[in-house]
Amino acid sequence: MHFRLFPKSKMSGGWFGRLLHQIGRERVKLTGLSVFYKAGDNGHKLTNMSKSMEPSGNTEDERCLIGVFGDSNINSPDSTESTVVNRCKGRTHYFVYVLAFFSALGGFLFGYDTGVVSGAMLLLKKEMNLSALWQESLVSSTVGAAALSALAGGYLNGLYGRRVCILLASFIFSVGGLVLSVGPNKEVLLLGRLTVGLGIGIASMTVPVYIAEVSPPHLRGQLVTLNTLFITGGQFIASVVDGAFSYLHHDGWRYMLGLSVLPAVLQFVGFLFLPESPRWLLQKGQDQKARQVLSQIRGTTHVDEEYDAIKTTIEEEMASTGGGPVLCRILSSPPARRALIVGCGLQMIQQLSGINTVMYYSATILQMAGVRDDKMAIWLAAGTAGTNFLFTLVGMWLVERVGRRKLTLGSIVGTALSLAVLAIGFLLSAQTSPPVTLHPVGPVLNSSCTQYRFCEPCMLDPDCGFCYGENGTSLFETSCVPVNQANPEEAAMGRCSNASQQQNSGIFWAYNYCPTRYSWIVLFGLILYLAFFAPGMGPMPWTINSEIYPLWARSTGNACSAGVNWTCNVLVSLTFLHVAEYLTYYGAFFLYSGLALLGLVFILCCLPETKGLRLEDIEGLFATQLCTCGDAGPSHRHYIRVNGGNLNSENDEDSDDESP
Ligand SMILES: O[C@H]1[C@H](O)[C@@H](O)[C@H](O)[C@@H](O)[C@H]1O
Repeated sequence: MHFRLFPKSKMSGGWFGRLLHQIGRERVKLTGLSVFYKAGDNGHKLTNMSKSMEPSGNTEDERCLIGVFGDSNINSPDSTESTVVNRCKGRTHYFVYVLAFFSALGGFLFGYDTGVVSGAMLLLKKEMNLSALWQESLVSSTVGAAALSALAGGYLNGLYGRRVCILLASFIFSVGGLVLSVGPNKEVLLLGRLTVGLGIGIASMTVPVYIAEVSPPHLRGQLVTLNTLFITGGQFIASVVDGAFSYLHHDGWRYMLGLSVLPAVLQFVGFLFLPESPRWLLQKGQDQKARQVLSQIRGTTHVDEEYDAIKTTIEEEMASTGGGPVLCRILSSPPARRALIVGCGLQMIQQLSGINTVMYYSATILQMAGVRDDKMAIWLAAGTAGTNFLFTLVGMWLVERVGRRKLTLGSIVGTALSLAVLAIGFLLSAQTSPPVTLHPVGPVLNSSCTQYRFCEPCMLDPDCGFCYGENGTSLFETSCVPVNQANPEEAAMGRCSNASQQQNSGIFWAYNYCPTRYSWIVLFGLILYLAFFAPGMGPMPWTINSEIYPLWARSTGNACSAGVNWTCNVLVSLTFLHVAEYLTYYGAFFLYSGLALLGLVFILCCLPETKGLRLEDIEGLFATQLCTCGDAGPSHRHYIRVNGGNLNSENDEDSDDESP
């Protein structure tokens, strides 16, 4: 809840106001950042204010009220509850939704381009005869390029602004999509995938920042989460497109990869007409333009208070932060450093809790559950992506209701538990792993595969697969044989060496799974995982990162945390199969579950609540040490902004107590 304690005229006039103002300034000098006033839970500091002004419940209007109190003048005649709420509603001008939609197309492209490649690869590898190395390069080049360009995006954002970066990203997406759709050979395709990766990196760090900077406080969480909704939506549409074009054996992949040009061009054209972030404009001294844009976005010319608050913060920041590279300044400023630790930590936890292996592995999990038809598996994988999308929608609904902290905490607890369920499913499957009953001999079979006595170690060896006959629920004539390196869907020789014949003969080839009666536990774990991960751990790291840095550190902070996200993404996806080889699948999922539990401790200790606060006010949440274990619960704190400086009652108990 925000209140301006005194109108500006009083602040500059009375001795008490001058004193407060001075204390605020001193604090700014001391901490390098604004300091906050924290009112008691019962609001006793606010006794001279109308009780009706204190939001007590959880309705839409009250949440809105909290956001707008931040810049309302309680002594002004128009500060009654209804006026403020109306103002709040009036401020949610439709234009901000237009901005959020066009920006979030960047998220859609991020999701589409990372999601579409698996389906495209099924066709590509046959048509271009791709080796395993080429397949891996085409998939991971994009994620690697995204990691690098996310880091570079911080510099570009600071220098050229959010709008130019979004235009650049959509231009790069369009070029990349075109190259991919006409690529005559694998080298050109690699170039296309790298290009698309550059676009993804820039978009992934810029879009959340832009949306956060143009949104009013009461809608910011929802609108930034819209970006992750578009990411998961992009992944879902990509899997549907994969399914639809998988029937087109010749050139189907060109449509899959090339279709991304459409949203990219739409975003590029849209952003030619959309404005720059008013906060960035103010930072660059383009005051007139900033005011004009702010009015345009809010749909009113009454933007003085918001404009003043942003400007004051920027002036304070300029006075209190020194020169030198921004990253060095972040590292030497304790509050900004703490924000960076929280931001990067969240992104790391998101990836280390295994979302992309679960998504990537979903097709195999479904095969384990008895789905053997390839086409069916593709459509069911689309179902997994759809579930991820639907539960992100739940997150968007919850974010302004329960707040970021509770949502993230609930999500990580559920994520850790469902990873444990997945692990238990794999453990039971491993313990009841079917034995190998046939041990064929021959020159090609002179490999390590023939030594395995059970399916489990056979399946974990990347060179081998399990060939078996099935009669109802019982297995017969089971063998462990080498895989056809050019096509893992069949064995190098013997009964399972012809993929098309297998289906009708009752003989099955399991390359990366073992037939098991416990597949339902794994399937249940997968759905549970998505239901818990998608509303919180999926979107919150992006949303929270867009809010926690002061303006001077926002581009660099987001670039670093997005870089951490992409680097951990590459790390987890590249190591998953090796981890599974050494620890087995259940070991790998127990490991991810353990990492998620560590993440829970980190979040519990370090993540403050940012719901409803203005961006300019959030930096104060990091003014004190991290790991205070939610000290007094951030949700109970009320911050009061005093003439651009923010006072914290914890250290200032008697300075401005307004109670009689
Ligand atoms: O927030 C997103 C989302 O959860 C996606 O499904 C996932 O693939 C990304 O890696 C993640 O950053």
